[in-house]
Amino acid sequence: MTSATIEIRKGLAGVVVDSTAVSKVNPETNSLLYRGYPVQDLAANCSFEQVAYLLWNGELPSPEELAAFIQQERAGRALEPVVKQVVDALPITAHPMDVCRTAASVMGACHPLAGDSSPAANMAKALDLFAAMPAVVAYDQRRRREGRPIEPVEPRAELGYSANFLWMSFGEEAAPEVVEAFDVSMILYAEHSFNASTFTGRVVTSTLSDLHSAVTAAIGALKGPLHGGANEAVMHTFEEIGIRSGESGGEAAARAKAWMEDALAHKKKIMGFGHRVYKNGDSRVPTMKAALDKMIAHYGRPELLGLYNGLEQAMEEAKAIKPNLDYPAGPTYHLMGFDTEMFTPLFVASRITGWTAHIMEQAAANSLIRPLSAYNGVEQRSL
Ligand SMILES: CC(=O)SCCNC(=O)CCNC(=O)[C@H](O)C(C)(C)COP(=O)(O)OP(=O)(O)OC[C@H]1O[C@@H](n2cnc3c(N)ncnc32)[C@H](O)[C@@H]1OP(=O)(O)O
Ligand SMILES: O=C([O-])CC(=O)C(=O)O
Repeated sequence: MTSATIEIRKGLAGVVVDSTAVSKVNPETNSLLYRGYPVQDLAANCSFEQVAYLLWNGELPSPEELAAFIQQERAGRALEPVVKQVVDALPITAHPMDVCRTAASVMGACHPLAGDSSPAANMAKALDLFAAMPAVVAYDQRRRREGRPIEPVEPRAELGYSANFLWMSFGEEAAPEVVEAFDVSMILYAEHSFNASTFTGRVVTSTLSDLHSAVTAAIGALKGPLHGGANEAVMHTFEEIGIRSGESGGEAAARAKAWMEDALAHKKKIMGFGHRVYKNGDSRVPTMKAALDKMIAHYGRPELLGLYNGLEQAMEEAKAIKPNLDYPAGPTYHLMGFDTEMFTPLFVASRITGWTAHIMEQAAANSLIRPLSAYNGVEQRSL
């Protein structure tokens, strides 16, 4: 094969690299299935704990299985002293995604099953990460707000995953509708086939490295604004346009439209819009937008809906590019009270489930991932 005949698919666009039974993304029907179940049905009828169990085990849990699973999750929620020590050593100028990445790495180094990559050990490690990451994210936000190491808010075993996450983040119990919207976001963020971070996790796993190394690498891949970092970037756009509490939706929409027209005229890429696979809209957006609408009503903030609609309409008119999941998720987390830079760590807490399901799938039917490249440097020459 000469270099002239090699077809290069930049960004692996359109390349099928392996099969997976974890989820199916179908851009033609605008649908997303987790283990065969439509994600919007799971969001309407299941808890995030049930969905995590489904992603790992292939089936929804029976009541007995769920009870045992919940017990394990609740037992692993506290911020481990060694993790707190390392987080406290990191400057608050470090991005919270760097904190998440470091925490995942520390949890791997200190895990009692470090060195054991058997299926049972991997399942235990996945559950431990899933249970423990909320405490890291919640604590990191609180220490940043205080500007110094503090005592974490202890988890509460009588609360479900999402209610407890919000409790540890804010030190007060969230309203049931807020818990519900947060749980929906966790379910929608959980899994999305061979996206960049999941693929990163699979590449690391393919070398027979360990689960925590794969998750640590996946967190690094998620951080970028072309991927998970977009939910944070969406909020920066809103902030740049200006959030004016009390402004009418119509006025906010007009300002947002003008901002978008100007940004597109300057050839800017607008985070929260577009998708590598979905070209006609992200399957998860209607469900997340419904959750955002509920939060806008709950907090009485119509100006945010105005900004949301104005940007979406202007993008549709100019380029017909649709929003992705990060677009409604960003303002939803803002309304709940999270600081903007914590949004992508929230994505991490959810996606740990999908990443580890893929890591276990890769490990069970492994082949080293090692593609080829076409050389385009200088031809061989003499010294
Ligand atoms: C949970 C998630 O990770 S979802 C994705 C989150 N990421 C973002 O929101 C970042 C913003 N979006 C983007 O950068 C892109 O849409 C991606 C990276 C997600 C997908 O991109 P690709 O499939 O590689 O498409 P690509 O970037 O080549 O875009 C195709 C065309 O649409 C334009 N386009 C795509 N997305 C956007 C956008 N958000 N703003 C402006 N223009 C855009 C590109 O400029 C390009 O135009 P051109 O053909 O005139 O050069
Ligand atoms: O699938 C992708 O490329 C990105 C995405 O939406 C996700 O990871 O949720």
